Amino acid sequence: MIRVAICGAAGRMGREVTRAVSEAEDMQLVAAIDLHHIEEDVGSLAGIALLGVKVESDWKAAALRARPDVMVDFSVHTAVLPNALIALELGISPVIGTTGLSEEEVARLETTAKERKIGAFLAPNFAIGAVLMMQFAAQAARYLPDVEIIELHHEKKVDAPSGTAMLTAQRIAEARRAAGVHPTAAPEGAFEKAPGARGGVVDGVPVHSVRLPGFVAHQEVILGGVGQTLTLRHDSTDRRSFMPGVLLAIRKVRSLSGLVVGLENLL
Ligand SMILES: NC(=O)C1=CN([C@@H]2O[C@H](COP(=O)(O)OP(=O)(O)OC[C@H]3O[C@@H](n4cnc5c(N)ncnc54)[C@H](O)[C@@H]3O)[C@@H](O)[C@H]2O)C=CC1
Ligand SMILES: O=C(O)C1=N[C@H](C(=O)O)C[C@H](O)C1
Repeated sequence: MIRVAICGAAGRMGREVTRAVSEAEDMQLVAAIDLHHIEEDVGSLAGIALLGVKVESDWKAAALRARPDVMVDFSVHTAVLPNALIALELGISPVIGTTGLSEEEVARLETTAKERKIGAFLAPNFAIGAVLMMQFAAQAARYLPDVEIIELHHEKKVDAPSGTAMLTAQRIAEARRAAGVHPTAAPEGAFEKAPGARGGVVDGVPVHSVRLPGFVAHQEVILGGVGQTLTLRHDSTDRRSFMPGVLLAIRKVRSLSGLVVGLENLL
């Protein structure tokens, strides 16, 4: 049995992960951490039969008591580094889905996991369709280097651009560099009458973030060429789309050497 703790257990993703872990035959939920709903039972939050696991607010105290093998984090960008450092300090492998980390924070995780010789895993998107979309986008950008990304999420999402859009842009930029191709330069005199109208630029790729009720998690990558466009689109219409990837990461993280980023590396 893999002993699992969940940070952010009362959130939208945390409740879904609670359900998935509790239904997995090879996993046991041993701790649920969140700053909210601390009086409630995590089973009732996730809408499943009571698990007898109370939601706690102190991750380190919970970890020392429950001794999990793996800590899954779907909290907020400000909490994830401290949470993961506590995990690594105690020999617990972190599986991180939280987005919005800075490059410096990811580098700190990488160094600490390597120093402590503990497997750690981070993925901005655990849905297989999104992983394939990123790979197809990178493949296509070798031949169609003019690319823009539109990501659309629910109105409660705090970070923009999404972690998925950030990684997609990085993969596109790497593919362009490897192929020695460049996007078309903006025409002379181009200007933004409304600042931000052309999106935020990530590694040379314009990214447009839409936040509206009604969306869950969606992304379009549009590539343009002379007389043609190619549109790649992925839609997560239900947070269950992320669960097979999260369970796979929980099963594999302890066998990794240091920090691994991206679900494609576990498939
Ligand atoms: N990698 C992936 O496939 C996916 C990643 N995400 C990311 O997961 C994160 C969470 O998303 P949602 O569940 O929608 O957010 P949410 O706001 O519904 O849940 C976050 C939870 O974390 C809790 N929290 C805040 N600080 C905490 C701390 N220090 N320790 C423990 N818990 C703490 C909050 O009280 C809240 O209940 C976001 O960064 C989002 O971008 C979301 C969906 C898929
Ligand atoms: O906040 C979300 O909901 C999601 N966040 C991740 C991201 O930032 O890419 C993954 C998915 O898009 C859902």
